[in-house]
Amino acid sequence: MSATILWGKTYAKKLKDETKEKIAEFTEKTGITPGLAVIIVGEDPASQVYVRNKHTTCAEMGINSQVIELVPTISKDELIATIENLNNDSNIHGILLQLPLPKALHKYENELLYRINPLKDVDGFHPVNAGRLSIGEKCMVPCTPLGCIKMLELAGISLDGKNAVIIGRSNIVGKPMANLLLAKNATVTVCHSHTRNLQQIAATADILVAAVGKPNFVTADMIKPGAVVIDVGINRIAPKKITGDVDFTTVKEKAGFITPVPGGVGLLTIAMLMHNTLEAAMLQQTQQNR
Ligand SMILES: Nc1nc2c(c(=O)[nH]1)N[C@@H](CN(C=O)c1ccc(C(=O)N[C@@H](CCC(=O)O)C(=O)O)cc1)CN2
Repeated sequence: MSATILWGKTYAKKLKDETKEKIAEFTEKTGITPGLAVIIVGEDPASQVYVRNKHTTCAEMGINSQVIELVPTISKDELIATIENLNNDSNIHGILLQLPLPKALHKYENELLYRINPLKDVDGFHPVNAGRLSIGEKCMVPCTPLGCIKMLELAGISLDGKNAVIIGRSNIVGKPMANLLLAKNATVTVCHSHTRNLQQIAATADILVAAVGKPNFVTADMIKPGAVVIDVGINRIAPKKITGDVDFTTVKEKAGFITPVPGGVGLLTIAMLMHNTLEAAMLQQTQQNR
């Protein structure tokens, strides 16, 4: 039997509706409108679309959004100054540096991300937030892995005691995903480019998360019958065509649940950014009143 497809649109709408209601309550109670600043450097066409979508979604949700477009030749120091200004701006509760950065700034990516005040780090990429996540403390959680967990929760898929295998160990998806699954009492294995017997390990997974960045990397022989397969891959195979890390056509015949690409967990990324922006505003408001 073919797997149940977990469509991102349904879950993203539910999560955005919930957050929108909470934002209205927060603004009504405090008089504060949450503010998000998104910095985009250069003209990567996909990033431009994502940033535009973030801006539009903010407007729909009752969040003030500021998009800061910078030329690809900007220096590291100018970029740091921009981040510091936003750190000091009390109307801005969330700051996001859109990735990828232009080639010349690649080597400064972490240094730049770590300049964002952890309280305003709506991406959850700052070491303070990554560290807090790893010890189970309240923190900003990276949007895509958070979206995966919320989707599983809403779909009624229990994680307690399940074998979860993550393929990919990035700081943005693989590692936070591992910590989130651990917090839900799953038994977690993280596979990467040096893993031996990856196919056999993947085939033990009740929950398989593919975040490897290679089109069709996960094939049907890696799937335990009935497994939940979450595809986090966004591989651009033509200017306007993306595909995931999972060979959807064959894997869906063996899995119990599967997320498509496009149309799967990617759609929850922006919904979770809205959620994190509200969380950041609430946190900063509480700290101010102390
Ligand atoms: N600072 C950050 N940079 C990037 C992040 C991030 O979380 N923080 N994630 C991605 C880009 N991204 C948001 O920024 C993002 C990716 C994908 C989607 C999405 O809606 N995907 C859809 C359709 C995608 C398409 O057709 O291109 C899907 O998967 O169905 C939203 C946001 C990298 N940079």
